[in-house]
Amino acid sequence: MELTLTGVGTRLGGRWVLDGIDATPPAGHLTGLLGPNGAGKTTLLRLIAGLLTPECGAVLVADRSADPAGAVASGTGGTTARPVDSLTRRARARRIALLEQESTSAVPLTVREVVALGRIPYRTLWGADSDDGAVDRALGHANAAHLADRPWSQLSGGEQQRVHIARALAQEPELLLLDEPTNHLDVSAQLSLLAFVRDLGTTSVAALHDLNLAAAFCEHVLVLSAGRLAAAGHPRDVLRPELVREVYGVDCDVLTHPRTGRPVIAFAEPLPTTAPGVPR
Ligand SMILES: Nc1ncnc2c1ncn2[C@@H]1O[C@H](COP(=O)(O)OP(=O)(O)OP(=O)(O)O)[C@@H](O)[C@H]1O
Repeated sequence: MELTLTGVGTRLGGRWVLDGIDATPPAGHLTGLLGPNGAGKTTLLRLIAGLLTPECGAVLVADRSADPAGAVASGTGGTTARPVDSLTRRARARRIALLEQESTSAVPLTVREVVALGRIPYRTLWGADSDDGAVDRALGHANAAHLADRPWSQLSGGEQQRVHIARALAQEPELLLLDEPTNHLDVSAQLSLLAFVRDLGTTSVAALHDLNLAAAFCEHVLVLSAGRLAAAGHPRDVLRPELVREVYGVDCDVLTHPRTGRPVIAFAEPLPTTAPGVPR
């Protein structure tokens, strides 16, 4: 799925929290959405998912489907683009998966039942899943197959996170949106999750706090600062010491990974005048 953001802005609680966001995350690749606490990452993911409607600008999605009805703009190569919030709820549920930051489920379900929630948009009128292998595949990809029959409420934070990831994968979306997906995961699970998403071939956008994970796995990064886009591009071009200093108020050196050639950010000290997390 192709995704284009043009001049996207919105207010929450009467305050502009995003403004003038223009971005084109590359189709079929993983884009990292970066920025300090409160920069607007979650809000932008919710706008992209169509859960919020922008007050200005538009979030456009495009594919090569044969039905251009309602399309408002032409994309490249015969694609048609339309505002994401013009898709029906069912179409959005089939095509876009959003893994929210602190997803919780108070209901007494097993892990398999939680993951099967991701299949609801594919159920027939009689409640049958059109692909009864999808839940098991998703559990396997999220390294959660061994948890399938456990009660959801008894899992550790990292295990619950894997199950939420499995639920998003079970949707088999064309656009995968992940809000801090590595939260609670151990280092091995963080690396395997991002490598898996990178290799999916699905257009994916993941809000990440770990700049080194973004540098290692993302094809493209968008850096938000106080609701505006501070930089966009390949991590090698964007994650420079000046940018990290300007956006995060932290001194660092950027090295080159001896095996992958990717940037590695070696942090030094926070700059003395910076209050952590406060957009400047
Ligand atoms: N419902 C709301 N009403 C008013 N303001 C809100 C609401 N939700 C978020 N905000 C504000 O919008 C701004 C952006 O919040 P958002 O959650 O998008 O940031 P974020 O980059 O995801 O932060 P974090 O890294 O801490 O998760 C913040 O200043 C936040 O306080």
